[in-house]
Amino acid sequence: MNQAVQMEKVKKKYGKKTVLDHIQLSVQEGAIHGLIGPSGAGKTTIVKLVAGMETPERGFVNVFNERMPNLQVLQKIGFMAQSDALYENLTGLEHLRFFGSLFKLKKGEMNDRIDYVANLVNLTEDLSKKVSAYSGGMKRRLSLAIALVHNPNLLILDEPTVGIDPELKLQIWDELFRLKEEGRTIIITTHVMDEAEKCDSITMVRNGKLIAQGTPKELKQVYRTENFDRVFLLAGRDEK
Ligand SMILES: Nc1ncnc2c1ncn2[C@@H]1O[C@H](COP(=O)(O)OP(=O)(O)OP(=O)(O)O)[C@@H](O)[C@H]1O
Repeated sequence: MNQAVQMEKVKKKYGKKTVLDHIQLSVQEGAIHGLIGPSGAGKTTIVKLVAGMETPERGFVNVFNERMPNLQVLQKIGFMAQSDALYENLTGLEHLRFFGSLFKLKKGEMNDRIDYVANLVNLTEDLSKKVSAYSGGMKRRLSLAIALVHNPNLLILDEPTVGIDPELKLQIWDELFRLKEEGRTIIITTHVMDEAEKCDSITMVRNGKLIAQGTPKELKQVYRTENFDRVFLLAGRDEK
């Protein structure tokens, strides 16, 4: 199987502060990869580097074998940021059309995709409302729909299920599994260990450094525990 994402010895600084050091990451096409770590660990910085929104001081990031940042590859990526970058005065539908046109979707395809993603995130009935009238959870759902509108090969989700109710959370995970079956690649950041366990492979980060990598099963074996919270605690202890 081909590699969708490769990070080699990546170092990232903001000003004088090193926020990532020696980060290695390899994600196979068609895999769901989880990035786990406490607040400030560097998860968002890693996904921004993958999406080409930041560049490393050292090392490199390849997506679909192209060095990032790369405009062509960007067309194949769907990115859902942690804070919703939405326009309060536009409706949900206007957002989806705007982003669909940025990705150069043709009219027929655009309408089909908008129907599909709106239904997926339960926003069909609310598409004609302005975002200023949306709740926090609705904004999150619209952000997810936007990330999916152009049917990306690589989907990057930064804490997508925060503020989402349990039923929709399960629906979102069903969709992630379906996308995986189609051969699409997903990178997801989370604090929640039950989500981590649903991933094919995991990278644990702390203070900008890798503390563990592997499948959920491998990590539980290495740290001799069935409890994923404990895996994380024990991996963090090794780092000190
Ligand atoms: N634009 C920026 N300028 C300066 N420092 C930044 C910037 N973005 C992030 N940082 C710092 O980089 C470190 C890693 O932040 P990052 O957002 O990647 O962590 P995170 O693991 O995603 O955290 P959280 O789970 O809270 O979102 C933090 O110390 C943060 O303060």
